[in-house]
Amino acid sequence: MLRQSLTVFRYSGRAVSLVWTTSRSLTIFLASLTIVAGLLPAAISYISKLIVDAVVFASQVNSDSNDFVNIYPSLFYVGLEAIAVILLAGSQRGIIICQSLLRALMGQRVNVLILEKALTLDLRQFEDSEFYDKLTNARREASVRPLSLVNRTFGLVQNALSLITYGILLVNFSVWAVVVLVLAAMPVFIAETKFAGEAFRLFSWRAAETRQQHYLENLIAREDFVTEVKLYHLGEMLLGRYRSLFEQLYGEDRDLTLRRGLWGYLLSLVSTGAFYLAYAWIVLETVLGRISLGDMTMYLTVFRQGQSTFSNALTSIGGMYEDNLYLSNLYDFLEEEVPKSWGKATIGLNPQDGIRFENVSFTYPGSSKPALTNISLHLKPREKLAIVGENGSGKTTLIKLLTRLYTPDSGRIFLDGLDLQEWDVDVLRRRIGVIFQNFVRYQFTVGENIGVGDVEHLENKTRWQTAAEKGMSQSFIDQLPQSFQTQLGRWFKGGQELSGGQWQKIALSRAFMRSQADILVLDEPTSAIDAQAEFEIFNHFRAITQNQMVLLISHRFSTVRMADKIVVIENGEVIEQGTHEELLQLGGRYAKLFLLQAAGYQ
Ligand SMILES: Nc1ncnc2c1ncn2[C@@H]1O[C@H](COP(=O)(O)OP(=O)(O)OP(=O)(O)O)[C@@H](O)[C@H]1O
Repeated sequence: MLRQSLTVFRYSGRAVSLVWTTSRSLTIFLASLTIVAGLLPAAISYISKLIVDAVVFASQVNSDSNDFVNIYPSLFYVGLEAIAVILLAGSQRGIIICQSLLRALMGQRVNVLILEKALTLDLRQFEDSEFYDKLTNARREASVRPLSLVNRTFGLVQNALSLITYGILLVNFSVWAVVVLVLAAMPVFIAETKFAGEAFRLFSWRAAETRQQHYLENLIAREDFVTEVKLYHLGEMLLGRYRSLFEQLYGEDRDLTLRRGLWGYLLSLVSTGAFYLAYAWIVLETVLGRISLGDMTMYLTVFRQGQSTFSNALTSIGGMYEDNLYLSNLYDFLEEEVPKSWGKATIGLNPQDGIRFENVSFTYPGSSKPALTNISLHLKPREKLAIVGENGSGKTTLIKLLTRLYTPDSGRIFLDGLDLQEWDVDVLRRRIGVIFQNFVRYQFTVGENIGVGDVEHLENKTRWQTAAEKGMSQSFIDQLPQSFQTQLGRWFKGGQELSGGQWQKIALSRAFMRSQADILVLDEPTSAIDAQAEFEIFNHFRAITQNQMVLLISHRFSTVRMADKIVVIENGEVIEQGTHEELLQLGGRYAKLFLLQAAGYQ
């Protein structure tokens, strides 16, 4: 149990090195002040003993000889104590200042570490709820915990120095007094660490519930959800769930808090009892004249302050244990294995080969049913491919594999005759302009919303313009109050909200922003766009994508039919492949769906 309790120091070293690399000067300053603040209390107690002894001595001499010469030593010691007290207060204040400065620096440092790590993670990891809990926990607590651990480590050093110096003073009285006091403190120490461990386990277990709570808060308080929440009268139900989650969590919290408080109090009685026994012993020794009055005053202060220093140390240790556990969570996250992409190739073997899927199969992690089975298809440079299929047939998954967001379980995908895995992933992604169904509506300006399509040209106004023209967003952008400089979304001051179709045109322009990309992937790019605009986009489509391979997913056959090649996917398998005419002649699934949609327009 003691060994388990000693794990309390496991992460102290890492936390201190984190604070050291954050600011060396502040760390050195903090360490020096800690030593001063640790040593001074005992010195002050010792000086107070000297004062009392000097006073007693002086009063004895005075009463013997009616002479006042011996007043000076007492006054000198009083002055000395005043100086020590001033220094102590100064060092304590200095420690507080250092801690405040470090709090800001460390918070930022750890948050940046977490965010940098998040940038290296795979989509697969974000979709894993257990992993997501880890990330949430790390973000929620860990930015304050490292500093807290550092503060407590330094606090403990300070307390330990005080206790050791108190101990040295006390050893003169009796070694046994020191031994008894140390032993009496052990039960509280062990109980503290045990309950801190329990608190942490509670915290980790309930990461899922806490996330649910955050989600419910978002649903109720975020502008994107407010319309449905109001119109469907979801407010009461959501709030009800929020409350019941809290009650469940509160029940566990209350239980632990009560047990921790009660045991903490009962066990601290043991050490208080020991303290007061020793106290009585000292009083007795003084009365018997074995120690001086000054000694007694010193021991008295040593005892009083020793006890409070000791209880501070215990609180530090309990807290450190918690901090350690939280930090283990942070380091778990930071050390989460990120699959290294080993591909280095920047050019393919045969640029005329384009994109080729060979018997590609893929099942999402945690899913029992394959999303894609034995997919084979070939798209040559400048060709346009449309992918058609029911909801959930695997179209988007195919795109995710092509963009290397996921890796096939079997089979291979080639670009320019080279396996995708061998490509340098950055080079590969630079070649692809993509718009997903759930594209992001950045709360940035219009220009930036388009510019993010090619971050190297984020602020390039000429490019914005060209991309906007291709994506059919130019005309409504011109009508916005500040054109490309208009802030979009409602989150920030002066933000302008767009309609669904207008947002989609922005997203489409974003894909065209990547003018160097020779692969354009459009997942339902026109689902919200009006018929006129769609007609115009696709009239120009060939011209504006002349040098690009296009993979287009759409449920609109007016769009699909313009492709050079159409692939029909059902339940993750390619069931038909050919041109529009070929597939119509085939009279299979495509023909059926096409005629069904056409009939709807007649
Ligand atoms: N991240 C995911 N994790 C697990 N399963 C997924 C995930 N995304 C999709 N799926 C499953 O994989 C299958 C294929 O989904 P996919 O998104 O590729 O369909 P889709 O053809 O693009 O559908 P839609 O026309 O509705 O966009 C579906 O059965 C879906 O439930």
